[in-house]
Amino acid sequence: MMQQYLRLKEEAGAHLLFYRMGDFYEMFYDDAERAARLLNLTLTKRGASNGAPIPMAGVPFHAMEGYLARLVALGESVAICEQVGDPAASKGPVERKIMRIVTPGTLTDEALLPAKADRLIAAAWTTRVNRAERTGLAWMNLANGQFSVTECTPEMLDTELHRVAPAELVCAESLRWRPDGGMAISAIPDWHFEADNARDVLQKHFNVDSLASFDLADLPAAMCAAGALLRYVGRTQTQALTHIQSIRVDRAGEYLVLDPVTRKNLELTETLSGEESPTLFSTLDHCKTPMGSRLLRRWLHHPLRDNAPVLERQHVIASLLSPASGNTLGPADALDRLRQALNRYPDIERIATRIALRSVRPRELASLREALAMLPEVASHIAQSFNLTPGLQRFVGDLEMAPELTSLLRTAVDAEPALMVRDGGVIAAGYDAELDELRRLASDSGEFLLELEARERERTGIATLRVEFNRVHGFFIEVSRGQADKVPADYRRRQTLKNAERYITPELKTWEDKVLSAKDRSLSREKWLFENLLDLLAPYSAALSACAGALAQIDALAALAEHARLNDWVAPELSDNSEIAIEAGRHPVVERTIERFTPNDCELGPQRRMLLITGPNMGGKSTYMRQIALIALLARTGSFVPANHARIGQIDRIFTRIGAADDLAGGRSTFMMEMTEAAAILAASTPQSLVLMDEIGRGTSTYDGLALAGSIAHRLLTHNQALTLFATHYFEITRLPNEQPCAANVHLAAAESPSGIVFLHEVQPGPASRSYGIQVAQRAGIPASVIRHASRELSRLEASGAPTPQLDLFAAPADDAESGNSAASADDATLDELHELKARLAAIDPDQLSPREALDLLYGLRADYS
Ligand SMILES: Nc1ncnc2c1ncn2[C@@H]1O[C@H](COP(=O)(O)OP(=O)(O)OP(=O)(O)O)[C@@H](O)[C@H]1O
Repeated sequence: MMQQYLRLKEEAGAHLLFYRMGDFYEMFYDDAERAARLLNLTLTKRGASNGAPIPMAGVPFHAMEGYLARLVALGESVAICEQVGDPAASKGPVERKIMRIVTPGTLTDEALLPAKADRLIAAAWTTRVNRAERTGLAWMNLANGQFSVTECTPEMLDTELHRVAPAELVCAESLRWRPDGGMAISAIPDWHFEADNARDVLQKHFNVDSLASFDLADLPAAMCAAGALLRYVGRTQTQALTHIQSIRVDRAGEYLVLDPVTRKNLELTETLSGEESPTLFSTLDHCKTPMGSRLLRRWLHHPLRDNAPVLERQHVIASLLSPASGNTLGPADALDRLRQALNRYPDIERIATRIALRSVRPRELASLREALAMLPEVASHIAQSFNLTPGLQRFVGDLEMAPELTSLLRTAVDAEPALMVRDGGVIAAGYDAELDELRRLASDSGEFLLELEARERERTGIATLRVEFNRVHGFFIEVSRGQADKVPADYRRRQTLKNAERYITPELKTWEDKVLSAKDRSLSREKWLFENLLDLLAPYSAALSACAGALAQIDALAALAEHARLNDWVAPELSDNSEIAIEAGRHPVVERTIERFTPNDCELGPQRRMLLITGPNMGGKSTYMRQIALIALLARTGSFVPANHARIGQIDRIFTRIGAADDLAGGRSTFMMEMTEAAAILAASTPQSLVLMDEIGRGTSTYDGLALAGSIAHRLLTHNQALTLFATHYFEITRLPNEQPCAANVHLAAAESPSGIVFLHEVQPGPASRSYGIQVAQRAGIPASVIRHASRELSRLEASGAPTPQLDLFAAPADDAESGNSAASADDATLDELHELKARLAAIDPDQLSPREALDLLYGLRADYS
């Protein structure tokens, strides 16, 4: 047996091997130790190898799903090996086979999949195309059959991976690079990615002689990644992946680019601290079906650049909010009725996939049947209650399913089928005459038994004789101990009890054989019929997916409509210019969490490209900046937005440099992180980008920070020309608009009252007059004595004019190399002097100086720099 195990383990490779032995899946050697550690199992021993006992750990077969879910959540992959031979007929160990491989990215079981999120698997491959490196990325959603590819530069791979967010990434063994962000990594041989092999796998799967129809001709790296991924996924499943019917190409420029930091900072689907709520998604997710929730999540991570598809969604929402004329229901009621109807739908998307993978459960088919029966009602409600925009019209079309499918499910599947096919009671009565007959034989024994009992009582003269059945001993005739001597010779003793004897007769035995074999035969007939039913359902798989897609879209759009209705959101205007104009905008998440949110305007465009935002801590600067980015993002996903009016132009990327967090694991300090992010923004932002810069430069000394912040702002304005929101505490930077009319100052207003500072959260023109740091500190509970001391110190500093360096930051060009202007300005000289002074101060060792030397040094410094 161990030999068989070792052979299968070799086949399973790095995956844990669940080796079926009777009612358990056992693991041995390192697998046992690893699983015992991860799952908290008892580690036992079995036999010995080379004199050492073999470690063993096991899980009961009926609890396997739970253990699998835990392992997969930990990023492990498991190969499941079943007994496929007949134990009675085999001489050596029963024949076993690896029946499926479960990896973090290839789950299709309902029990293992999160309801409201996708679990994707991706593969990446970098190759040289025309002397430039290109990275191909392919990804698959096995649970709904979507298979997509894209190509990008190697530097953009991280951003693309964060967009797709796979649970598992397949890459070549030779690759040393590993992505960050919790995905499991599976390494496969490099040759799987080679063009000829990859093409071969794809052509075989799609049954074509060339890939011409897939639009992959100019995406060689993506084609290699797609082929390798399909080969990998194919190996994990027992069934052919028939539901993967095409490849979708994501072209660069289709989506607004959000780099990983921005996705995180905007808290789209996860808060900065890693919680699921409150996020933009958790706020908007009023979806009634898991399909709708998953789609909404996808939309929020994929804002679109093209206006047309965005407007199509927006028009559906508008239509859902204003019912068609002649409709008797009010706006809220019509939408409410639609959402109530959606509430009753199961996860058709995943059921359709499991039909294709032949792993669908009987009860899922029953719920599909109920769902299909309700479709005409939903479709006619939509058609009658709302103006049919092109989008809605398409959805209604997709909801139309062939009536034969519903009637097939109605006639074939029992009204309340058993959980598993192996239990029987899944196929409806009347669907198959042979099954009906076998079932009748297996269960219809009542009459025969009564008749036999009467006959045997008469024959034996034992009035208390009874014919009965139990699961262990089958059929028997029971006679009390006292009457046992009266039984005829053809009675064979089956069991002796304390007060009774149980017998079987040749006639009863024949009957029993017939009944038991009818039971067996009816179960296997049912299994066969179920498989047959899956064949009959397979052709409907594509139509079911389309129907699920339409329901998901209706659900997601109805959720957005409901949110817009409840919170007074409006349809944004979409323009082709590079602009953002918001009237009375609000933060979509914060407005739900506080009682009175103060709305604010925002005007950015070619003539007003940068807002310098000042104001006290806690004044609302970060909230204001984020709300503008979120409104732009919502507008680009087709949603309504929290504002009185909004016009959002073309945006290619959103960049954020918000907050400071050490990347201790990555070995980067707060300041280093800050500068790395700023460098990326300076390198890649364009006049169509929206850039959020929150307090850049605060991670270092005042002078360094101020100088850097000023230069970065200048560069963004003059070189990148991005639409920028620049929050800062450096008042010197508010002088930038004097030099650059495309920049404007705004501030978050605050007022002082006898009881302390009052935050008005109102964005007003011009720079803030002061920072109120001490007042904020007081509100935060800093002891009164410290506050008094700080206030005295502040008055002294203000009186002496320090430490504000009176630098004219913006008279000098920020980057002379680019502009071709290399003349050093007076400010550069001042800055140089400061650096020199700093260096001289740093070189002094006061402990080594006599009082006289110290005094001389002080006079010298004053002479040099005053
Ligand atoms: N427009 C608004 N209306 C009402 N409350 C607001 C508004 N904007 C912000 N707030 C409240 O003020 C708090 C502080 O806001 P925010 O963090 O944006 O301030 P900040 O100026 O960025 O502060 P810091 O400079 O300390 O980071 C928020 O938690 C929010 O509750």
